[in-house]
This record gives sequence, C-alpha cells and structure tokens, in this order.
Amino acid sequence: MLALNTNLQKLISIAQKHEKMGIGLMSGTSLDGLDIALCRFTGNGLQTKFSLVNFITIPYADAFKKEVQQVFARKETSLEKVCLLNEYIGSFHGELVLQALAKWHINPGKIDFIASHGQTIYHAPKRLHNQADYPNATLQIGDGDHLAVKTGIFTISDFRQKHLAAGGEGAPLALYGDVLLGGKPGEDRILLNIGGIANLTWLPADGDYAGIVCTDIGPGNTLIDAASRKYFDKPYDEDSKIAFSGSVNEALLNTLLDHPFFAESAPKTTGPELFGLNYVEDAQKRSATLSINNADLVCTLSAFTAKTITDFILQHFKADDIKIFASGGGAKNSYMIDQLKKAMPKATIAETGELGIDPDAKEAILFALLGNEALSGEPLAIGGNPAALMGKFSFPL
Ligand SMILES: Nc1ncnc2c1ncn2[C@@H]1O[C@H](COP(=O)(O)OP(=O)(O)OP(=O)(O)O)[C@@H](O)[C@H]1O
Ligand SMILES: CC(=O)N[C@H]1[C@@H]2OC[C@@H](O2)[C@@H](O)[C@@H]1O[C@H](C)C(=O)O
Repeated sequence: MLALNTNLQKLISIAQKHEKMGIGLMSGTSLDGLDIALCRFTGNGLQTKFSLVNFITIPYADAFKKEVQQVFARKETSLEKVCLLNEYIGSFHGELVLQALAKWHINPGKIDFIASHGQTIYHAPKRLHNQADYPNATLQIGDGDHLAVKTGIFTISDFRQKHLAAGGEGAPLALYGDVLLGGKPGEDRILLNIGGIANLTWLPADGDYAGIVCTDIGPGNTLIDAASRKYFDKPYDEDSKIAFSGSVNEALLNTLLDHPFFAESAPKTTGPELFGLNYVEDAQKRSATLSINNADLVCTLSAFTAKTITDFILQHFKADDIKIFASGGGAKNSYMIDQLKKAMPKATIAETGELGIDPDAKEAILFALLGNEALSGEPLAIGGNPAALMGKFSFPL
C-alpha cells in the first residue's frame, strides 16, 4: 500500500488534534469589510468548546467595494470581472489574514485551519429564479486555493454548495453553530442576526431538534444602507440618526410589506437580488410616494425592516417572555431595536455577547465552527435541514 502524501498526513494529524486553532472569515452582504475571528476549539458536535482568541474587522476600501458592486446581486454583469474577482478576493483575503496575524504577533504556523465563507455575489434559490429546470443556486467567490497558498494555512471554503447539493437553499448556515453554541435546555431562545439580510434561529426550550427553525426573514440593513448611500452619500445610517430625523410613511410601509416572500413558510432564503433599491422604487410607484423626502424614506425602510422581523416572530413563536439575542451590525441600529421592543414589550432583547459570542464576530465564529466540524465532526440532522458536513479542502502546496 502506498503511503499517504504529505498533505493528507498533515490533514489527518490536524483533524485528530484535541485542540485546534481555526480562523473564520466572513465577508457579508453589507460589503463593509472582512471579519476575521481566531478561535480555539476543543471537541466537536455537541461537545464543542470554543473561545474567541482574537477578532478584527478589516474595512474594505471604497475602490474595492465599487469593484465588487459591479457584479454583486446583478442579474447581468461582466463575466470577466467575476472571473478576475474570484482569484483576486481569494488572494486579498489571504493577505488580510496575514496582516491580522502580524498585528496579533501570531505565527501563521500556529494556525491549524482557515474556514472561509468568501463573498456572496449572487443568491438564487428557486423561489427567486423561478426556472423549473434549475435547482437552488448560490455563488460565493474568493478561491480557497489562493488563501491556502498565500498564507501557508490549510483552508476550508465554499461551504454553501454542499448544503445545496443535500437539498437546502445554501443558507442560512448559522443553524449549525447556533444549535451547538446558543441553545439552553429549559429556555426558549431566538438568535437574531441583523446583517445585510436578517435571519434567526429559534431554539425551543425542550431542546427537540425537530422543532428548531432557522431561516432568513427579509431585509436587514441592506435597504437602509442602499438608501443612505444613494441619498445621503453615507455607507449606512450611523446610530439611526437619519431614521430618527424622519417619519414613517404608512402608505409606502404597507406597500413594502406586500410581497409573497413574507408569507412563504420557513425555512426560506433571500438576498439583495430581491430586496434592493428597485424593490423600493417599485413600491414607491405603487403607493404614489415617489416624492417623499429622503429622511422619511430611510425612516420608512427602517420601520419596514423592523416590522418584518417582529411580524415573523409574533406569527411563529410565543413572544411573551421570549429571550432574543441579537447580533450583526443591525443590532446597533437603535431605531430598529426600539421598534422591536415596542412591538414585543414582554420579550427580553439582549446581544449574543451575553452567551459568550461577540455579536460582531458571530458569523465569522460560525464559519470557524463549520471548519472544525468539517475536520472532525459528523453530519448533524436538525429538523428538515440537510445533515451534511460542508466545505472544500485546499492545501498550501
Ligand atoms: N452604529 C451603527 N448604527 C446603525 N447601523 C449600523 C451601525 N454599525 C453597523 N451598522 C449596520 O450594520 C451593517 C454591517 O452589518 P454586518 O457586518 O452584520 O453585515 P454583513 O455581515 O455584511 O451581513 P450578512 O449577515 O447579511 O452577510 C452596516 O452596513 C450598517 O447597516
Ligand atoms: C447567500 C448568503 O450569503 N446568505 C447570507 C446572507 O446574510 C444573512 C443571510 O443572508 C444568511 O442567509 C446568509 O449568511 C449567514 C451567515 C448564514 O448562512 O447563516
């Protein structure tokens, strides 16, 4: 019998280590920057113990954002640009990992693996593309081989494809980490992430995996960010200053809420492909509100986003004394959090920090955890979600 080659030998020795140092990378739909979470793991599955050793978000320069925006969530774009960005982002993310490690005075040789989400550029579940002969689809770019070669660190990437292949929509993958890190027997909990798109995981008190729900809800910050960019030349509505300066236009709000996605049963996924400025302009036309002022528009979009979240929670779970743990940049949007508190006065709304999960780092931690599972876990069956180990392996050489 031939011996295993060096890559496979090394991979097996990493998989068998009791304690692993893994870096999770998340570049979300908000395109604000690369989240880098260095985690220490012991065990796997329900025995997983993790600690966050270091975390940084390295903001993207405007020039880079503009490049990605040329292809992001666009039905038609330059295929050449997609091809170039796939390589560029892999290599660029590798450089950012090296920068973070240098800042933390950590030798790359001490890291066992990188788990990289990549950059979503198009998300097309069947419910969106509506083409009977095509399956659910999603595309993340930033090739893992570039990360592995640039950093010398074994890399796991492209997690969403296995989820699709096993029957899912490719998202939300938060489910697996939320269940392993966020559940508490005897307590109904919602882990709510308000990123570009808002999603949640419902963890019932009885701990029954069949009752767990993890789904996208609708827009998170994406519409507020887009309107802030277009009408105020600001990347987002910092501390909700614009929303607080405007008022809600009820006609527009009701028209925005009038979309079949909100009535579809969970789990379901969406993205800026549907919830973009075109969606808003169309609703403005339908409600004859094209001439409302810009602050009222941002305020109405913030109210819309908050209402889709509260409507979903109130319709699906008993929200009386429920505990909600929020994460993502939208948890800092005080206008939206105020709306959530008003609509669900008996619920407790805290941040995932109370669970020992830094709310800004949460998604990057979840990908590090998926990497840990890919190495030493077993597929986890939760409700009707695909039981699959996700991620593709890339070796430095
Ligand atoms: N102080 C603040 N006030 C209001 N909004 C904020 C604040 N800080 C961050 N945000 C919002 O959070 C966004 C970034 O959120 P986050 O990093 O969670 O998104 P993401 O990871 O790209 O999203 P996704 O989970 O959809 O992939 C910003 O674009 C902004 O809308
Ligand atoms: C296709 C894609 O990138 N989806 C993201 C996006 O951002 C939030 C929401 O939409 C979620 O479904 C998902 O990310 C998180 C990390 C997830 O998979 O759980």
